[in-house]
Amino acid sequence: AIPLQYGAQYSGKRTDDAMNKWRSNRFGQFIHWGLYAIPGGVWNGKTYNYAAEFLKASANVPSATWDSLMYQFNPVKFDAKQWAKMAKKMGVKYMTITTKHHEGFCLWPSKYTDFSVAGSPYKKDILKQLVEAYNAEGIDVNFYYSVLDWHHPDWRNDIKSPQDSVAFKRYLDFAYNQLKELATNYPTVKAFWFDGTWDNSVKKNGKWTYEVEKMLKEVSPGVIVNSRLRADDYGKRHKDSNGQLMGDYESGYERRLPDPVTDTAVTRWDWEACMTIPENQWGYHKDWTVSHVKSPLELLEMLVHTTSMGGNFLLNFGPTGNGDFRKEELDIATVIGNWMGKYGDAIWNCDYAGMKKEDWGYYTKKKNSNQLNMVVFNWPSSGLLKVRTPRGMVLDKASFVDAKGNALKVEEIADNQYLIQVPVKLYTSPQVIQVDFHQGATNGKYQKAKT
Ligand SMILES: COc1ccc([C@H]2[C@H](O)[C@H](O)[C@H](C)N2C)cc1
Repeated sequence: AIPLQYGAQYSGKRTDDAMNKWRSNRFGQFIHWGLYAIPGGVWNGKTYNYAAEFLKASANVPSATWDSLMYQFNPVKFDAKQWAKMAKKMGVKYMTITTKHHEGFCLWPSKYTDFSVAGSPYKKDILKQLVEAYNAEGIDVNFYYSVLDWHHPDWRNDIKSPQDSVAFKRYLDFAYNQLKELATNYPTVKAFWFDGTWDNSVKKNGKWTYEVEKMLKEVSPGVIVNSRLRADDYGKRHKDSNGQLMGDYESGYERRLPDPVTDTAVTRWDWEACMTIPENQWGYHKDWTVSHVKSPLELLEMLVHTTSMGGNFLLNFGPTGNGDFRKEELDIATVIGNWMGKYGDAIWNCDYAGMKKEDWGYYTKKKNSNQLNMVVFNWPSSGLLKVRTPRGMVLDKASFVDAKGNALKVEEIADNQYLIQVPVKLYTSPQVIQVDFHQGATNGKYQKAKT
């Protein structure tokens, strides 16, 4: 192994209470909210199709012009309690909010900059209201923080001169102080989601990323940090020069999921996928006709897919400049919430079942139980659900989770191969079948193949 000072600090999954809770949450709400929500992807009457939170760059808006959006920030419809109630109904157990995105505007009255809610007509601390409202609903709150900062004069994309070094050192001190301020002033925050760390300037400061993680865990014991923060001694990110994951979970899955057949390695570490409802919009965009908008069931399948591979699914919402949500997002929250209200037990505190992927859908397994969930998206016209079990796993009985009394026929047709008989019907949402199993030798009921 290559000796590293700023590489991975440990290997394997954390098993402390804080991480176990993070893992059991499974389903989270991402919220991207900032000045970019005011123009919503439109500048001087022109619609820019690229991600709305990048409009400053897409429309080449001068910094002074963009930053003056602060004087328009006054979300009169913002109601943290209402947001939290919607999230509760949707079935999320955590929410991750952009404290500061690349534009540099802070949703809290930071004492290290004037470019925050304190300088806007709105004035109040948005983070404080959100943390209190979501925590009151029993939902954990995590903070997204962009190291990349287009507003701060000392930000540098790279270090090409001694002057760059001096300036960027000032910037890193500023960011360190803001992060300490966030961890200190909002002590119930459970995790930090770092972004904007791909530039050479950050990659050349692996030590700073190590010190930020250390500081956060001193200020807020048990706090969780994603892999996007860290760069090692050689500027390697996410995994260090020895291939070891840095931070507490892998957060490289942005708008994509690991393949259930070829990428099962991810089940060995903690990870989270973040997902947009349109093709690529994190901040509010006025015109969602410019790309495919995922349906509730498409997103629900991604949530189940993620849980089935031992990951967390962070679904993004982009509130408007006024502080309310668009209809598509409200509808998605309702439909997914209805399903979670009935079948959330197949998601929360569930994990990878260690079984081969089948065509009909996904397995999840309740932690510390002999309870296997089959979440069926593709209902078989044969009425038969194929199940291949690992050696030593024997299926005992199966039933629809909402009809425990009616046992389904479970037929063992070969070594570790079963067929579960189900009615042939067209369902309009995924069905959950619960299977009880035990560890032991196959009971050999099937007819031995004639050799
Ligand atoms: C250059 O490609 C990028 C850069 C940053 C992003 C940001 C998005 O604005 C959003 O915050 C997402 C989580 N993040 C990776 C997305 C694509």
